[in-house]
Amino acid sequence: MSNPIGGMRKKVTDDRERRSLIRAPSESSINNLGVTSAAREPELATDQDVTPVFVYVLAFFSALGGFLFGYDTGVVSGAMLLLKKEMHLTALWQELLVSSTVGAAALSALAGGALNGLFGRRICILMASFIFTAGGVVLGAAPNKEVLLVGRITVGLGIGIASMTVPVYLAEVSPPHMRGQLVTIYTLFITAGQFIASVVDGAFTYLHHNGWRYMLGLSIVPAVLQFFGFLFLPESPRWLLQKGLTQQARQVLSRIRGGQNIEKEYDSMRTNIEDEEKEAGGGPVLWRMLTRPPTRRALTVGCGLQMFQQLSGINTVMYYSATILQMAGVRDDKQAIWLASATAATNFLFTLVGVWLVERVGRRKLTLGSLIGTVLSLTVLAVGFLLSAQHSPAVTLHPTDPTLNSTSCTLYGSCEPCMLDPGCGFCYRENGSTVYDSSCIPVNQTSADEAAWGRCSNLSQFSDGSLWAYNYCPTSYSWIVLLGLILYLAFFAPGMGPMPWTVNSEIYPLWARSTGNACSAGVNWICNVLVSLTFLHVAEYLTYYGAFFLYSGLTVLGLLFVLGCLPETQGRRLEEMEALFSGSLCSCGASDGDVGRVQKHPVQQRKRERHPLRQ
Ligand SMILES: O[C@H]1[C@H](O)[C@@H](O)[C@H](O)[C@@H](O)[C@H]1O
Repeated sequence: MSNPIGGMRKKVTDDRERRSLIRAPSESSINNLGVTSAAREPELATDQDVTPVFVYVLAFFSALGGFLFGYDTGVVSGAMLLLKKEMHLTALWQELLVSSTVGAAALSALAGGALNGLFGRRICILMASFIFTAGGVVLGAAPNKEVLLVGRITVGLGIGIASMTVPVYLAEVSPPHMRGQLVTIYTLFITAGQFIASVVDGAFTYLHHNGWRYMLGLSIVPAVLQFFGFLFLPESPRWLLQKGLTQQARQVLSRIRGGQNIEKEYDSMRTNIEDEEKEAGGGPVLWRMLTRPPTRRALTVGCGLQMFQQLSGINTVMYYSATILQMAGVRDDKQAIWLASATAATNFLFTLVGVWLVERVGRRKLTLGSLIGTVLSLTVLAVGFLLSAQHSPAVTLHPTDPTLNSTSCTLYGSCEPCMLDPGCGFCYRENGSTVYDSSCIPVNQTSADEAAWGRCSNLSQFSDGSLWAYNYCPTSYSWIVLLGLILYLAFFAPGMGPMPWTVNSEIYPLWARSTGNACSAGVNWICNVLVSLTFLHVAEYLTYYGAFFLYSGLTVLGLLFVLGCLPETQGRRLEEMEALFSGSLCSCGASDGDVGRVQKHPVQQRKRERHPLRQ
């Protein structure tokens, strides 16, 4: 019987045909050390455009780390709705339970660089899935809020390690012609995790008692699956080579390439690692990265991409989607939760578009296109909020507080400033699109679903037709906001969602790869905490439209950054990336697109020849 993996090869092409298409190296492929990429690698990746099924198995089990990342960050909003009632959580505790995970992820992502270097990618992924499992058990069984906090910090530690290790592992085991696609699948799994989390949230909100235990505890299933899967999966051959485990590296490479001839790829990796070791010098890796111009530039690009991903407000938009939908007229809480799953599904579906596009249009064009669309849709969102604010319904009733407490709520003349004050909400009645009998009332301290007193204070009294709006205002411009939300996801998800992870997994030389990814993932998580923690305060000072104009402005800066600094990495071998950063930082975008580039996958090449207009 032939090798079962090799026997399942999907695409086989003629070697000679491809070699004849390889270009001669030009000067721009000479890196700053005077070594040409092509000289290092006389043969381009010829055998690796055959994709053994084993690569997909590896991709699936690794990307489960992305699923857990998405699930654990996404599930908490629904769980919190139940938890705050059952455990009487104050606003501070709610904030702690949400942000502790992201904070812990930032720390463990930064520490993940050293762990990866010491123990390898496989052990780090096993470690992360073990931590996810332990965290899931603690969360599912937590008797009080303190234990919940321990569980949330634990899963955060798992998320951080997974978020920096999985893309690196995927990039290192992928054949070059589909590396972009496989690493982008990692982000697809993040968004799938967020989507499934929203569905689980929707399903268990009906279970008022202990529903949150299922929501938080269910993450154990994919975590255990990943743990057992990885017990049987191999270490990255590049890491093995770096550690001098040459025999093992050769065996693993041959296994993941489905038994094809790996000599050229193996030699190229080995020579490269030896060269790198000679060149890299001594001292801490981060210091070496910062003192060598090409790695310093790569690090700037990697961290910049991750920073601009978060500064474009993705997590605010996702988190805020339920409110946006409420503004758009969805009054029922349960319906809003289900519609929030539709938002998560949109994010997932458009990430799928990214997986499809990444090897067709390349990382640079995809990121640029995505940023342009993101800027425009953030502007649409901001304009929608601006029009809603300008036509905000007036406060017509001024009932006196029966408790005689003085509150700021009585000072507001319209809904807009009232809803921006976290202590107040808008109580009103409506006839078609006309709002009447409206007042600004303090919110109930234990539940933002009702007012502290008056006709909106008791859910059963809402039958008189009164409506309670907390955090939003009734408006007839909500359709613009809704349009902005959909456009935002459609543009962000294929490019700015996955590309920062994909590009970071490929731009660093091996000796700097784990540290580079640890730093950039850390930047992602730190910016994530900053943006989510500051959103409500920013909205209080700048109003909602101000906040979205701000995100739009920051995304314009991101666009300029990518335009000037992000080189195209599509089709290059990991070993060739350093040459892309040998020029000055802001000429990266203009670097020679094809030098040293692995020949396009012949199937794609043929398609292009048949449909030249699609290019
Ligand atoms: O790439 C991912 C993805 O776009 C997610 O939807 C988002 O929540 C994460 O913060 C981001 O890193």
